[in-house]
Order: sequence, then structure tokens, then C-alpha cells
Amino acid sequence: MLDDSFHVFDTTLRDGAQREGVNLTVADKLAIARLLDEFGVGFIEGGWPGANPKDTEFFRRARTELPLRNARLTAFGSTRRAGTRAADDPQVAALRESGAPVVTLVAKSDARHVERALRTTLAENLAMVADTVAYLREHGQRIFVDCEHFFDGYRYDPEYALSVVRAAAEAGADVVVLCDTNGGMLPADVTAVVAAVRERTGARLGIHAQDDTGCAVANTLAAVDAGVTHVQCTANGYGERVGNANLFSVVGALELKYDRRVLPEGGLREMTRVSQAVAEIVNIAPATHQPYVGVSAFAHKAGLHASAIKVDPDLYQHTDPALVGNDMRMLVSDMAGRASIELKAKELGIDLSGDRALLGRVVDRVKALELRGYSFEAADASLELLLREELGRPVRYFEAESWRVIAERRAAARPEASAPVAGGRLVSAVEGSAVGSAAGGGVRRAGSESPRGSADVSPFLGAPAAALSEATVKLHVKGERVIATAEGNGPVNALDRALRTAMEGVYTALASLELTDYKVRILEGTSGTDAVTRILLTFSDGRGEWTTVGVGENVIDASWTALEQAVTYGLLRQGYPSRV
Ligand SMILES: CC(=O)SCCNC(=O)CCNC(=O)[C@H](O)C(C)(C)COP(=O)(O)OP(=O)(O)OC[C@H]1O[C@@H](n2cnc3c(N)ncnc32)[C@H](O)[C@@H]1OP(=O)(O)O
Ligand SMILES: CC(=O)C(=O)O
Repeated sequence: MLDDSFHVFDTTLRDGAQREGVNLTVADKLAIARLLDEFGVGFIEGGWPGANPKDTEFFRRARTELPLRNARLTAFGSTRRAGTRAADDPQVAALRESGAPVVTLVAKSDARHVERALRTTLAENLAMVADTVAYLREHGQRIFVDCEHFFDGYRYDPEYALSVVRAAAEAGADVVVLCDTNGGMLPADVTAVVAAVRERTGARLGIHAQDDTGCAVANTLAAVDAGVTHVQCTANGYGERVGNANLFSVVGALELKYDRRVLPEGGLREMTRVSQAVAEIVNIAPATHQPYVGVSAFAHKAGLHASAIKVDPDLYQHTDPALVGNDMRMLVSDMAGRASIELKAKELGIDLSGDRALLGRVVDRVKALELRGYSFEAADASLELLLREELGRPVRYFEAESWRVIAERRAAARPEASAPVAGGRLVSAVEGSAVGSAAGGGVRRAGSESPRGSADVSPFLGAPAAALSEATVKLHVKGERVIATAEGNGPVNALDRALRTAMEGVYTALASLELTDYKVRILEGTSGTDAVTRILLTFSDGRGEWTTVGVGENVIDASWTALEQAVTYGLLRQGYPSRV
């Protein structure tokens, strides 16, 4: 067990679960608790037993399924109801029966809340606090008291707020936690209030800060400066409304800035992994710009930054990313300089150091392409193909002579649709920009059947319909001209299938490549449909992912550019020697 002189108290499973959009199962809660325990927090607040069946079940299963190495499990609940005895309050009984060694009791400490929300007297509220603490202590549980709305209450009626702290401490609470429940405090005020409460009560104090002014982490650290020895936080800052103090930011600051050991050996290096794993379980995409653990936390874009980082990464980083299990990354864009390209190439395993002319050419090409709408910062694979081209080692497995896509949408099985239409009028065909050139003779032909189009049964704007696309590609692969046709549920899917069909006998590993993400962004244009389109395609081969970028006025053409690169890069990853 950790040193008890300073507590890192995690409330992801209680306050974190109060975030809009979060709905954890018991299994999710157990999995998160295991991660937090491994990470090394001192206390894990598991929920409110008795408030809902799920939290009651969590504490029941935790007895056998949650052997904790570092943390102590904590049950949350409120002080007894007004006008009852703690021993008769079913909610207090649920806390006792939870089996948790520690209980956090939420208590009113703002006189207005006592009178208007609880609708009881100030004296009865003090008795509710003291009775409940004493009762649970007698039953062998360790007690922390969360003084709800403490800071607002202290401003309104400091003597009453202080009397709640004293009532809790005198009844046997180990820690009295001052809560900024509405999250409206600023750091300097927190420091001043905490210092005054310490001086006037002598109680061991903690802090629980909501993030409504964006100051939860700063307020938590301000309270530490004033002497609290217990900090309540949540993983990734999840919590009611805009959230709580982010556990990872607080722990990062305590360990790396305050030089205070609050985690067991090795815990800090797990921080990025734990943050991402919790986000995965909670089913919220990890916040990319989160301090310490975000994927962008050590991503450098500006050329000037890169040029100094080349000399020493510390010149542009507040700490070593490896200490928190994160990585430094270079982003290449139109803000890049030669140093950015050199460092990025190194990251990709290509040594360009010293070749100023080549680096300069790459910078110029990147800037020119970005002006046209390309974006390389999210498309490392495209950048690597470009670098290899500039090095005089272009990667090619095929050459596209042409491609053509037909997109068709059919009204779903109307009885009259199958009958010949009499008296229809033929109107002129309109020129399209995505049609390939005519076929030659004497070639291999490959075909792929895609049995179904996407059956769009949405009733939106009309009757159900089926959409289907058919693509034909004409390629040169290893000296042979190949024509392949395939169907797909959309034009890009059909092109992807046709491309694979054309090469499947030649590059068998193609089967392991999978399109996992397709992003479209409309760049500036005069109207919605004639604007320039940027496509980002992400592929996976089961071992890793890579992203490529394509730009064009025609969305299918832009997609093709990205697709050609993605497949090329995928084949390079499979180890095929480059040749046409
Ligand atoms: C600041 C925080 O985030 S604290 C954590 C808050 N978390 C939650 O509320 C989530 C879980 N809550 C619940 O499931 C339900 O609200 C329950 C089970 C706790 C209570 O449900 P209900 O009995 O239906 O009461 P309801 O939610 O309407 O109101 C809360 C009651 O608790 C009382 N109460 C509130 N705080 C306290 C307190 N510190 N001590 C004693 N009683 C309290 C209120 O006065 C109100 O009493 P009333 O029923 O006599 O009006
Ligand atoms: C206890 C708690 O969650 C709060 O006061 O915000």
C-alpha cells in the first residue's frame, strides 16, 4: 500500500460516470478500477451503493473480482436523511453493507443549501454529518467527508461552513474534502480559503474541484499549495457538466513539477496507456490535446520549433514525453522548414541529414501541395512516398492507365419498375469529369462480383432505394496490361475492389489490407458542389495503420489519388520490391 500521507483519490467511477454520454456497465467499472489500481492511485471511488442496482452489484462483485494492489475501494453516499437515525437510514445501511473499507459521505456545507435544498435546520445538518460519520466509523469504515459547495458556502457564511468541517473531523472523519461543486472558483481564492480553513480547524483537508471555469487542475494544485493532502480527480477529467480535475494532469504535475512521489515505481510511464484504455472503455474518443497524455501533447508543427528541437528537444518541451509514456512527433505542413522534414524523415526511418538541397525541395513541394489543399500532417504515408520520390527511389507497383466508375441508384422493387417503360423521352448525356479512356485489345480481363449494393432503406426524401457502383480500372502491372471490373456499395469501394482484383494474383498480400477510415473535407470553393475536396484514407494490415491524402475537384478522383497511394504504401509495408 502507498504512503498514506498524501492521497490521490480517483472518482472516475462515481463523478466521472456523471458525465453526459457515459453509461458504464459493471464489467466496464471493474475494468477501469483494475487499470487505475495498476496505475497506482490510492483510492478508487466505485459508485453509490444503494442508489442504483448497478452500483450495488459493482460493490458485490468487487469483493471477489477486484483484488487491489495499490488502491482502497471507496463507497460514496450522503449523510443520513434529516429527522432519522443513521442506523435506520437504508442508504447508510447500503454504505455499510457495500464491504468497502472507506466511505465518502457527501455533506451540505452551504447554509443556503441546508435551508433551501435539504429544507432542514443548520443544527440538524450538523447532527446529520456527525451521526453518520460516527455510525460508520463504529462499523469499522474509514470516512472522508465531501463538503459540497464548500467554497460558495464559505463566502456566504464562513462560520457555518467551518462548523461543518469541525463536526466531520470531530466525529472521526479522516479527511474533510472542500468541494468546488459549481466549479466557479479561481486558484488564488482557493489557496486563500484552504489556508484559512486549515488554520481555523486543524483538520486534514482535501480538494474536489469541478472544471466549470477551466481551472479544476489549477484549483487542485492551488489547494495543494495551501496544504491539502488529498486530491480528488477523474481519468481524462470526466465528470458532471464540463468535468473534474483531470487525474493525469494533476498526477503529472505532482510527480514532475512538485517532485512528489504519489504513484508506485513505474506508474507514471503507464499514464498515456491508462488514459487511452479508460477512454476506450468509456467509449469516448481520447482527447487529442490533453496535457501529458494526448496524442498531440508533444506534436510539433512549427518549423522554428523543429529547428531548435533538432538541437535539443527540451528547448520546446516542458518535460520528456517518455516519462509519461507518450512520444514526441513531428508534423509536416506548410509551416514546416528543413528541420521539420529532417526530423520527420528520421521518425519514418529515412536519414536525410545534411542534404540541404533535397530537404529544401521537399519543403517547397509540401508547401505547394498544401496550397492546393493537401494536408500532410495526418498523412505520413503520403509524405513518405513523396520523400522516396525525391530521393530518386519512387515506389511503384502498378501504373494506372485509366479508371471509370458508374454510380447507380434504383428505386426498390416497385412492381411497375420491371415492366418496359413506354413512351419515355431520351434527354442528352451530360459530360462528366471522372470517366476513363477507351480500352485497347489483347489484354487480360479480370472481374469481381460484388453481390449487393447498399440497400438504403431510409425513407428520407422518398421511397426506399438501392445504390450500387461499378468500377473498371486499366492498369499496367509487372509489364502486363490488366482490365478489371468490380462492383461495390459506393464508387470508392468499387474502385478499391477493382484495383485489388487487377493485382490479386500478383500481390497476394493485398488481401490483408483493409480500408478502415474515409474522411472527406470540403475546402473553399464557390459553391458546395464545385468545391475542392480533400480525402484522407486510412488503411490497416492488422499490424498497423497508415493514412494517405488526395485532393481534387472531383471527389472520386481525389479518392483515387489517396487510394493509389494507400495501396502502394501497403504493398511497400508487406515487403514487395518496388516495380511496375
Ligand atoms: C455534488 C454531487 O455530485 S453529489 C453526487 C450526486 N449523485 C447522484 O445524485 C447520483 C445518484 N443519485 C440517485 O440515484 C438519487 O438521487 C438518490 C437515490 C440518491 C436519491 O433519490 P430520491 O430518494 O428519489 O431523492 P431525490 O434524488 O429526488 O432527492 C435527493 C434527496 O436527498 C436529500 N439530500 C441531498 N443531499 C443530502 C445530504 N448531503 N444528506 C442528506 N440528504 C441529502 C435531498 O434533500 C432530497 O431529499 P428529499 O427526497 O427529501 O427531497
Ligand atoms: C462531491 C462532488 O461531487 C461535488 O461536490 O462536486
